[in-house]
Amino acid sequence: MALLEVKNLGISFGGLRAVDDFNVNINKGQLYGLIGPNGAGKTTIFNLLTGVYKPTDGSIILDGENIVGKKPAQINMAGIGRTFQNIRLFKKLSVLDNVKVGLHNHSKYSTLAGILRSPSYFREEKQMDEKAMELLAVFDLDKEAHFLASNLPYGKQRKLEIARALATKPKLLLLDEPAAGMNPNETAELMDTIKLIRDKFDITILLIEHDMKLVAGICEQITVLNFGTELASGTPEVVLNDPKVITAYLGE
Ligand SMILES: Nc1ncnc2c1ncn2[C@@H]1O[C@H](COP(=O)(O)OP(=O)(O)OP(=O)(O)O)[C@@H](O)[C@H]1O
Repeated sequence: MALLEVKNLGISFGGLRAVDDFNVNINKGQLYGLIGPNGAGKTTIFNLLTGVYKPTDGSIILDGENIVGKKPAQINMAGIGRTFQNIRLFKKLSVLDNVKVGLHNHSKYSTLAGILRSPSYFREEKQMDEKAMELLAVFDLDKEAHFLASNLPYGKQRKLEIARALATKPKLLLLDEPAAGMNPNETAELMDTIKLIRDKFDITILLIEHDMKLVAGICEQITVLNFGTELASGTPEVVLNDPKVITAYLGE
């Protein structure tokens, strides 16, 4: 069954049709890639899926629920987590606290319990510390838990952003150019991490990426976007060898 069903999605900015008649079905557990030249509309699709933009047309069904019109926080609660093209960590918070911000989305204690520092507050904070440390260990970041996020090297900041998104317990994780700015070793490590989290957390992943080695290496299905519309869809082997994709995107 499809976890995400997007039908006839479209958005216009003034006279610009940034996304037009976009359709995709992503099955539970799939690792799906969205690629295309600069300005093709990829990030706009992420912004539509996460409620940052409201579509002009179309529907977005997540696990049977239409999420069009919901606010970004409601969509996060419904099960979509994301990372950004440009890292957006809380740089003045510790590595641990960045993950705890994500966990707080599902915390149960009341504001009053927090103000009064009640036993339930301390109990849940302790559980959150433990959960955050477990998540950090998956990304090999547990030793840096008390560092300021801004003091981590670039590759680790990218991993921390993924850990924070995972802390919100998404069904669908959207990764916007996770390998941007990484060296080949960091990218290879990231590919293993992405596969690991899909399996370990039993989630579905949709990623935007320009690094074709990463896309071909880990995505099971891809859609190529060009000028806001779908150019091709299918397995990486088929799509990346499609002459119209090579002409439009790879320029070779
Ligand atoms: N808020 C906005 N207002 C006006 N135009 C926008 C807005 N957001 C995106 N666009 C335009 O929509 C088009 C698609 O942009 P988008 O950022 O989605 O492309 P992209 O495929 O993610 O590109 P890149 O690979 O460079 O990140 C571009 O022409 C962009 O200028």
